[in-house]
Order: sequence, then C-alpha cells, then structure tokens
Amino acid sequence: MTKSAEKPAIAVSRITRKFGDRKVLDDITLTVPRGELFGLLGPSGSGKTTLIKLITGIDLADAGQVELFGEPMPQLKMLQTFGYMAQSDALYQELTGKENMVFYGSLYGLSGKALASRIQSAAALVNLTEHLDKAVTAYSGGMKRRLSLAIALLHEPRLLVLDEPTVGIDPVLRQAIWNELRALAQQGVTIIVTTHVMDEAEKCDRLGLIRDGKLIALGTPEAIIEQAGVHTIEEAFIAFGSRKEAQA
Ligand SMILES: Nc1ncnc2c1ncn2[C@@H]1O[C@H](COP(=O)(O)OP(=O)(O)OP(=O)(O)O)[C@@H](O)[C@H]1O
Repeated sequence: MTKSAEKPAIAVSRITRKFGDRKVLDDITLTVPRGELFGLLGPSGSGKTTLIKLITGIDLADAGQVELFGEPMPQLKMLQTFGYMAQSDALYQELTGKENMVFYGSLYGLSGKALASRIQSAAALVNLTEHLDKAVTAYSGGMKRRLSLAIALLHEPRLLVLDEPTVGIDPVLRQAIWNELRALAQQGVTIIVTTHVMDEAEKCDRLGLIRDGKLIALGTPEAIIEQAGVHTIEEAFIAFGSRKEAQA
C-alpha cells in the first residue's frame, strides 16, 4: 500500500479565506475519511460554497491547506479523482442533455461504448433517460440539476463534491437521489454535500455545521443533537450558533 492510500479522501487544515477584510472562512479544519457521506450544513452566506471551491481547487485559500487522498490541492491531475456539481449548472443550453454528457464525458477521457454505457446509467439514476434528446433550454430547473448530477457521476469518481444537489428537485426524486448517494458511499465513494435542508442533513454519516465562516459543530447527526441537548438538528444548529455568539 502506498502512503497516500492510507490518507483520508479530504483533509482541510486551518483554512482561512478572506474577501477584502472579511473572513468568509475562518480557520476551518476538517477530515473526511474514505467512503463517508459528509454533509456541510449552514445558512445562506455561511461559507459552504467557498469551502467547496477550495476543496476542488477552483479557489485558493489565504491560509491553510487542502489535500485530497493525500495529494495537495490544487493539482490538475486530481481533476480525474472527483466529480463536482456546482451550485449553478454549467451546461450548454443549446445542446441536448446527451450532447452535454458526451462533451463532459470526453473531457474525462471517456469515449465509444464505455461513454455510451456511462451516459445511460447516469441518466437512469437521475430519471432523465426520456429527456436526453431535448435541448437543455427546454429543461426545468430541477432537470438541469439532475443533468449536472449525472455529469458529476459520469467518470465514476471516487469522490463526489456536491453543492446543493437537490435544490429544485421534487421530494420523490430527492429521496431516490439520497438513496443512491448512500449506495455509492457504501461502495466506497466519498461524498461531501452541502445543504440547508435539515432532513437531508440527518441522512449524512457526519455533519459539519457552519456559520459565519466558522465550523461550529462536527459529528454524527445523533452526537450533535445529543451534545446540544436538543431533539433535532435544526434546534442543535440554533443552540450551537447562540453558544458561539455568547463566546464572541
Ligand atoms: N468572490 C467573492 N467576492 C466577495 N465575496 C464573496 C465572494 N464569494 C463569496 N463571497 C461572500 O462570502 C460569503 C459566503 O458565501 P458562500 O457562497 O460561500 O456561502 P454559502 O454558504 O454557500 O451560501 P448559499 O447557501 O447561499 O450558497 C457570502 O457573504 C458571500 O457574499
């Protein structure tokens, strides 16, 4: 076994990111072991997307380090390692769903039968098979999100980085997608997912609660609830948030 084979999927250490004088992320340390379904929960503007961008190497921290599978980020060769679903869909509107998938699949070096078969299974997973030949302009918001998720899954990455993947997706499909994420994690895929939906947070193996750029709690949903002495994640979030304010 090589040294990096023992390393966690994600290791974020002492990350700070400033925009102007404002610390949008403040000294965040976080480790996600391989095969974990990890949720980053926080209100709008708390820093979730910024942290996700630092993990993928799209953005650079002012201080601290990110490693994926033991490799320092950013690194071009690591692009093959993960599938990334951004908060806003990066889709070619005038192309069909399938053409978008062919384009992104070829960026990952997929072609021929392997690409066709991956497109088929990723599209089936998000229930888009019947819509693959329509132009993306004709897709609803939820369909675009589903296509983005299918694209993130195309090259069967061992890490999935998903920024609010279920926004605009109906409850039935949302449930199906979470079941699939769980199944992927069981197969050893590591998943980091941002959400501000409490019932989604409860489906994660572990959660990081983020508020004003600070990690205010970290643990399994049950442990976080217990530690806060409350009954729900929502109540725990409020409890940890007010403790932090009192400390400040
Ligand atoms: N490029 C930028 N320049 C200046 N400020 C930024 C930039 N990107 C993000 N911010 C600010 O950083 C803060 C955190 O933003 P971020 O997008 O990470 O939050 P979030 O938790 O993902 O929110 P949401 O759930 O609404 O997407 C916000 O106040 C945002 O306005």
